[in-house]
Amino acid sequence: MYATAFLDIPPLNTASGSITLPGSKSISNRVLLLAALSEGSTDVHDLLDSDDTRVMLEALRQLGCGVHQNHSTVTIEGLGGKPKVAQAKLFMGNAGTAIRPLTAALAVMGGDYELSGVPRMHERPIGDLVDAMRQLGCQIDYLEKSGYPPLRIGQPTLNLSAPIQVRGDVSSQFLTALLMALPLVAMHRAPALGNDVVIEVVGELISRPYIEITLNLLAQFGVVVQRDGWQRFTIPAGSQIRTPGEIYVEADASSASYFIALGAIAARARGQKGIKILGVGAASIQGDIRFVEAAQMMGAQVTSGPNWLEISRGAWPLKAIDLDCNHIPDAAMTLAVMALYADGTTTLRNVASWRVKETDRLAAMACELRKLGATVDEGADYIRITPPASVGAWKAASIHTYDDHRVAMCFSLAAFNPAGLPVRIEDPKCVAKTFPDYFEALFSLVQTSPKHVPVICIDGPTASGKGTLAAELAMRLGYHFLDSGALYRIAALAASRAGLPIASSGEAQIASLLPQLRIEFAGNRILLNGEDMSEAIRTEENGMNASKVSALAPVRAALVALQHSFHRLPGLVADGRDMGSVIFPQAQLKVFLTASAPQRAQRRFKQLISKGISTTLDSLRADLEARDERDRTRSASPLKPAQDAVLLDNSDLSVETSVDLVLGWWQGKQPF
Ligand SMILES: Nc1ncnc2c1ncn2[C@@H]1O[C@H](COP(=O)(O)OP(=O)(O)OP(=O)(O)O)[C@@H](O)[C@H]1O
Ligand SMILES: Nc1ccn([C@@H]2O[C@H](COP(=O)(O)O)[C@@H](O)[C@H]2O)c(=O)n1
Repeated sequence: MYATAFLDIPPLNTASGSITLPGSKSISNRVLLLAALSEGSTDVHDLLDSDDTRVMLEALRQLGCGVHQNHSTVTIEGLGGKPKVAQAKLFMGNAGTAIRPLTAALAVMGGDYELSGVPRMHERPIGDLVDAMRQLGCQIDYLEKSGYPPLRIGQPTLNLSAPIQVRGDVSSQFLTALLMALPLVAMHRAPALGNDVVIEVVGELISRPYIEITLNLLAQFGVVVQRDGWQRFTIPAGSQIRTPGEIYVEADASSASYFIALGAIAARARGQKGIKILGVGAASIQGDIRFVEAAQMMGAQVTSGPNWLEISRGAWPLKAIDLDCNHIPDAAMTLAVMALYADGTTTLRNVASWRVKETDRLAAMACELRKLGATVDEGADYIRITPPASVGAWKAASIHTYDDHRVAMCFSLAAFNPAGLPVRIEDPKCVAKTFPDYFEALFSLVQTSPKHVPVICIDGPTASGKGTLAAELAMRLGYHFLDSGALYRIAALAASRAGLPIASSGEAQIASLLPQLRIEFAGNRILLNGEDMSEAIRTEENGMNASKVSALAPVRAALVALQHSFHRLPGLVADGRDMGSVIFPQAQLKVFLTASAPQRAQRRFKQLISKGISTTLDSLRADLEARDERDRTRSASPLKPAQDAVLLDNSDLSVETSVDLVLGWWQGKQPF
């Protein structure tokens, strides 16, 4: 996951490949609650691991439910309709799929519970559900504002004399919550005429496909609800939630929407097929699978099997559409970004529910689409998008994401803009709500011209702080990090272990040894043929040997391709001696980092002493000056600033100041 302040996505061109998506959030949280309410244990396979499922799991644990994790399978020991813990304070984050059904279930079972969430959760309405539960005799109080969490739940005096009425026009989750909780009432009622539990929907029911998911899963847990149209739902008396023993969670159809759109928008890489999505397909029980139809209306070519989809670009530009999106409220946000690539104005209707989601999504989408150059008309329950009038009308935008995972994910697709502009996604970690590795998945499928993948080079003499600065920049920007010195150090170590002369007489042998080595970077560790060499390469003796092998032209040539392989999306920070001058001459920012020799010797001294390596300041200074001299005077890629490098003497600067300075230079080159 990218836990950076922002993520800059370079302009993208093509896409191809296959992807297995994480589990559906809607199915995961419903299955968890049903498994918890039933008796016995349920193995839940392919459960989504995200913020929203974690809050549900934590709440279930607090209520005394057994939760055992084994890779992608979670085993839930059910409570059999009665929590083991009668009093608890449950934090539900911003997970609507957790707080609503759990409120209903706890209110029926009774106890002393408080449910709260993040500030945005306290702005998301729950009054219609509370009103419905109160008809049944449940005791639920608002702890702050009437109609909104946080809530306190007490002991109910259940009284089911009439059908329970619930509004269906604000959120279908209220009806889902009742459908999952009321079997706990039905189970205590003898099957007889008039004993069934009946729910009546007041007003038009929105987002019906989510109710279909609920009914489908209830049936898998032994509760067959009778449905009369979309207004009346009957849970037969005597119904009981029974574990199916094991259950598989489908991949998330809403998450699939970004990759369906990707296939529709991106040109195919040469000789490649489009995008293949595994784990969800035509047989999906999720309503958002109907996003496929909307994407096809816009021009996508889609083929499918029961649990897979394959998408490629069809009509181009995409075709503008006018669509009632009530049945695909979440995935419809992706259509709003696809509309940027359409041949006219797209209207998405009946999306008033966007206003009460993670953020006011209507306002958010309108604001961010306008930043990109689109003309947007936003109404109470619709959004109308006209793409930028020409290539030149596109604007590079920093997309504010409102702590809303779907805003972050769908706007990543704006990086395919014809103007070749990058897109900045603020707070990219908000995708953790449903798809923590979304951007990694995206980058595994897309391609762009190498000239669009940014590179920052930090070159300079020994111990000037290149590695420290480069690693911190890479972390802050979410870029890959290349410590090229480590490659020469590995080369030196491998050569001396093989008994080869560290001199020009050994250059051919060392160069031919290198392709046989398996060099891997694992976080900040470096492995040689599977053996961790991170410490062994850092000795001063090996540093000196590295300096010697690095003067050999065939050795340098043998390491070029490996260094180039680090140049990948979303970007690279490379540190060394010739990053800017030879390896990445096209780099957008080159810094030549220096510090006085006494300062550098002092820093290295402290570094080695802190690692328990004994040495003297004088010998260190002599060594580093000898190394610098060799690096500067060799004929192969000598140490020198690239012509267009910025010089930075950090003798009197702290690491933080140097990092801020370079980040400032980098920001100065961005169009945002
Ligand atoms: N601006 C700075 N101020 C003070 N200390 C620094 C600064 N930059 C780096 N250091 C410290 O100096 C030491 C050497 O830094 P670092 O290893 O990053 O240098 P380097 O240039 O990458 O070295 P090498 O050339 O051997 O790869 C580290 O202990 C680091 O914490
Ligand atoms: N691009 C580079 C990087 C390093 N070297 C040589 O390797 C030695 C070790 O590098 P460190 O950065 O880890 O100290 C260094 O002294 C250089 O001789 C290089 O030539 N080119």
